[in-house]
Amino acid sequence: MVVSVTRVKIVFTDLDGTLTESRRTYRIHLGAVEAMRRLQSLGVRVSIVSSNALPVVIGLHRYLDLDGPAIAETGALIYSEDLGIVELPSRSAREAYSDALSRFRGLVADSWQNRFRLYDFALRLVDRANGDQVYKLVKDYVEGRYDWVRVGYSKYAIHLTPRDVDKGRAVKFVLDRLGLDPSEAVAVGDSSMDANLLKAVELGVATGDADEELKAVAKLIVDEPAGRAIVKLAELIEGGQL
Ligand SMILES: O=C(O)COP(=O)(O)O
Ligand SMILES: [Mg+2]
Repeated sequence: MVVSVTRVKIVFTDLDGTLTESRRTYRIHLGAVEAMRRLQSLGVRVSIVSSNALPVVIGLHRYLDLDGPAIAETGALIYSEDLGIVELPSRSAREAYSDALSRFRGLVADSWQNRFRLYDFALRLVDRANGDQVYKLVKDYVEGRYDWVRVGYSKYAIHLTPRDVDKGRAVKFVLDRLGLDPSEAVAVGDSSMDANLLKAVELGVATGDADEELKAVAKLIVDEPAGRAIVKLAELIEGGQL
């Protein structure tokens, strides 16, 4: 599908399942790292937009030398040298996380990152094979009791997120602060939690092995899985083929 993207000025990329070698690993795809470096050498900024905790995302920005703002906790927190740490939510999902962790212990487990989170909290699956069923159980329980909390599933973890934030709202905040238009931005993701991320820009891209719900809102589906999709996307941008 040809999309009228003016010159691309920033790429917003999800992390787990998008920059990794596959959707079942945390291993970063080294080709994706090279691709981001090439994009930055062309003047295209790169931002990671992840449900991971802020220290994780800032750490990756530092050591991969990424020059866009770091967006963490499913859009709740933003960091750059110029912005400092921006906190977007009006309320934390902490209470709902503590309740769900104790109620579903055995089906879910705590994440070490939760010690370093403020608003969005993660529950790890004890058995990923029943991930969808456990996600539905947690979602029905939490959303039935905490109307300010939304439950999502990245296929890496179940996330309890304040309803007044998502990755798309954080991207719009960053575009506004950088003085960029959505038509100058590309966003890439792999899970249903990235739908608002893709909708926040003119060219929303899904990886080839992304969730069907995400492919349904993508303007472009790159026919490569996970990190290889970033490599392919960078080639399209470098070749002016978007
Ligand atoms: O932290 C997760 O569960 C997934 O992280 P992601 O948003 O980078 O895919
Ligand atoms: Mg992901």
